[in-house]
Amino acid sequence: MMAKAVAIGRGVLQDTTDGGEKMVVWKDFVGKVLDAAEKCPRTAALIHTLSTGEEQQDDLVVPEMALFRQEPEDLSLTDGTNMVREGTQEVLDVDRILKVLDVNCLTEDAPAADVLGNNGIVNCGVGLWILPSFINHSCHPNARRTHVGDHAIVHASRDIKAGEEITFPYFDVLVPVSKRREASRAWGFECKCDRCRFESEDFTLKQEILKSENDLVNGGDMGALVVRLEERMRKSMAKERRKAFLRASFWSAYSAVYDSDKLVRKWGRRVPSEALVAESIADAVGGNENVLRAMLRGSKDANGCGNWLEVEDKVVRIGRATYGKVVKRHAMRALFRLTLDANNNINL
Ligand SMILES: C[S@@+](CC[C@H](N)C(=O)[O-])C[C@H]1O[C@@H](n2cnc3c(N)ncnc32)[C@H](O)[C@@H]1O
Repeated sequence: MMAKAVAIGRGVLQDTTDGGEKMVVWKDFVGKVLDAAEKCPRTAALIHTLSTGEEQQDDLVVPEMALFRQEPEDLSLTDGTNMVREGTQEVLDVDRILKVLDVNCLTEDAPAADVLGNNGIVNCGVGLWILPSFINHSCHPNARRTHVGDHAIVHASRDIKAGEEITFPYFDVLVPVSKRREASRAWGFECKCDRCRFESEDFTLKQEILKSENDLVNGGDMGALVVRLEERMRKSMAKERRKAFLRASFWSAYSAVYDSDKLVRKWGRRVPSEALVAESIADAVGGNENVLRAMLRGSKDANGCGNWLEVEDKVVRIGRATYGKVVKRHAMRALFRLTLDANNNINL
């Protein structure tokens, strides 16, 4: 189920600055969902399986998997089994549906929508996809989604071990632990992923993180912050994954250094290269546009030296982790171009 806000040229909706566009789309979308739930008991029952965000996770019942199968014989489930009848009665509670939508709706991400949408038309869709709605958050996520038309394609954003839970980042995870904690509280839960645990369990590391977070807020020389973190990791012989977690948390400090020729010159090799940090973060928290941009920028020098082929594999690997393997090479190139801002354009 999906609704689109379509902006063509100067737009069809009068004013986007006051959130008017969003409200119109949302109202239209909610109407569609309620209508679909009323007309189809199966849809109603499916919506009923979703969380309202108010339950304790342990109290949520595991839904009947037959409900998710598409085979025609399963459609008989909509004709009078207790499960569906019970479900139907409850989900037609509009208040409940509104809460479910609040917690489970997804919006298309802009770069993918730009490339994969229709020529020149900017699609900004909001939709409810039942199975992806079961995917929990982690600050060490392993999946992302790409939207193609009305389909939400969930794909791996890094290597996933057998038996590992599939997780999305619900919010920006390239920020320190305190900011992530705020964001997960706004969602109504406390994130206890392995990255959050690592960053809050060890006393001395916690102190170091606190100090670095203060430095980040107060500004100053971000090179000094990065060098201190790298030194600490070197001294404690931190494993690659843990290094990547910290680099991801202080990503804004690293990128402030890479953005400044002066800081790069000042701190030289004491700051690891942008491409190396991007690769390390992507292995741990998955590909995303920020990491991809860093990888592309970090590879710029190599490109100048004619070594582009050597780094292309890495760039494509992170590109696939960001946009999914289903994205064809030419679309990937277009996405790369969009990912880079005009000043950093390289010859792709
Ligand atoms: C889109 S739903 C995800 C599926 C949900 N866990 C379920 O069983 O239906 C979002 C809700 O799941 C819960 N949730 C998601 N990630 C979580 C996490 N890392 N820790 C605890 N609760 C989480 C929160 O209640 C959140 O509002």
